Amino acid sequence: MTQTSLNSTLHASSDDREVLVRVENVSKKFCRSLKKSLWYGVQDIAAEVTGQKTDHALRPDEFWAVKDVSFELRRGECLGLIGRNGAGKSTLLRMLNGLIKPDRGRIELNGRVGGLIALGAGFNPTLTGRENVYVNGSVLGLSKAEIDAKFEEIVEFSELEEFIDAPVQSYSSGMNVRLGFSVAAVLLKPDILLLDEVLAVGDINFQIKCGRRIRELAPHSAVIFVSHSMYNVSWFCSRVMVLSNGEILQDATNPADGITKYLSITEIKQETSGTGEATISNFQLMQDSGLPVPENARFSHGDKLSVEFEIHVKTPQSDVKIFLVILDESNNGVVYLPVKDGLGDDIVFSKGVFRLSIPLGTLDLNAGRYSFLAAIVDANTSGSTNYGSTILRQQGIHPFQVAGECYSSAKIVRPVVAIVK
Ligand SMILES: Nc1ncnc2c1ncn2[C@@H]1O[C@H](COP(=O)(O)OP(=O)(O)OP(=O)(O)O)[C@@H](O)[C@H]1O
Repeated sequence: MTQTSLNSTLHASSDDREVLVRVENVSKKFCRSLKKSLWYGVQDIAAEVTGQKTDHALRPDEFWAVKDVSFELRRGECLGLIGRNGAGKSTLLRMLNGLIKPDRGRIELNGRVGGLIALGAGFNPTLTGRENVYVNGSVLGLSKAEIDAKFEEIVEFSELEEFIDAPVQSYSSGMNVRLGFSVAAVLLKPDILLLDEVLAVGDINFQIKCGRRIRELAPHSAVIFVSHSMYNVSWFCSRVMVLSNGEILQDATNPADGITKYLSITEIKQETSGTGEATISNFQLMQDSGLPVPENARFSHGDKLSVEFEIHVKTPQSDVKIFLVILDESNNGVVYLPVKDGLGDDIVFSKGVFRLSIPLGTLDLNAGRYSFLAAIVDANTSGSTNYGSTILRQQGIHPFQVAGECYSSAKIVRPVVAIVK
């Protein structure tokens, strides 16, 4: 089943599915100063003990980490919670998991909750993996017989056979997540599954296994999945909520809309290094029409693009070559564009100012956020297998977006024609 068809299946009967998570006007504040936060904590406890009504207005150095968040999540929905660093995602998840209390609002959870949050599955570091599995299970109301029946499967899923009798404090963060995910997903079979950056840790095989298990659980549970990977979010989630400064910026039933919103609020930083003997300036990105478009403009998949910029070579003795790279949002190179003349030979620039116009054609870029990297290298030291010494390396130039439904980890989408025999 494709992601789109999975999503539409999940949406099809959205009205009659049971609400498993209800969050009403939930807010949580924190304090930037440790000293003041301790003092406020004492005041709050005193107010609670004496039955005084707490005034939730912000005191000096306090801020809302989560502010007035409301939503409902039904069985069968997988909500991707995305946002920039510090947006409040983990704080919201920690409140849902009962690790911290909201200052305002109400959270209602119907069913068994399994959570894997901030690498901590609530394990006791001095106990062994085996002991932690039993402690976790019994805290969640499972009998010894129920845990016994699932124990082998948990260990097998976590691939920790050799380490299951070692104390958890000797585990790496990846091993911790593996055991935590196995307990949450294999033992608990939760109605509500809370996952914070689980797939960011662990090797690729385990990530694939986790992903498969999340997709198996998703139709029967309500899953909240925090991630910075738009690929994973678009792959697992049937709905996407964008948080910004603790508030909901968008709650999108079409994940692609939520991801596009998130990308529009994330900044791509320019970074420049090199000797300064050559620079580039007046970089413009253009659509087929030849009209320059502003930074962060949104193109459709398949649009034809071109770029124009000036290269300024300052030092007389250095002949230089230039190449461009299109970077994705994680600054991985997606398309390598060495600058050649009409005959396919490198263009070598000597001292002077040159304006270049480069038609890029149709790049077939997948939905996502991109920017350019320009590199100017010494033509005399570069060969067929090395780039030569770097004179300028400028990345994060002219960010742009490509809109679409599919945020795959493959960055170039090129449909192919098959002959069916
Ligand atoms: N215990 C705490 N005390 C004080 N401030 C906190 C505490 N926990 C979180 N914060 C602050 O609350 C804000 C929200 O943090 P949170 O961890 O929820 O963000 P996030 O969206 O999960 O970020 P990231 O993507 O970096 O994990 C941040 O400014 C963070 O510094």
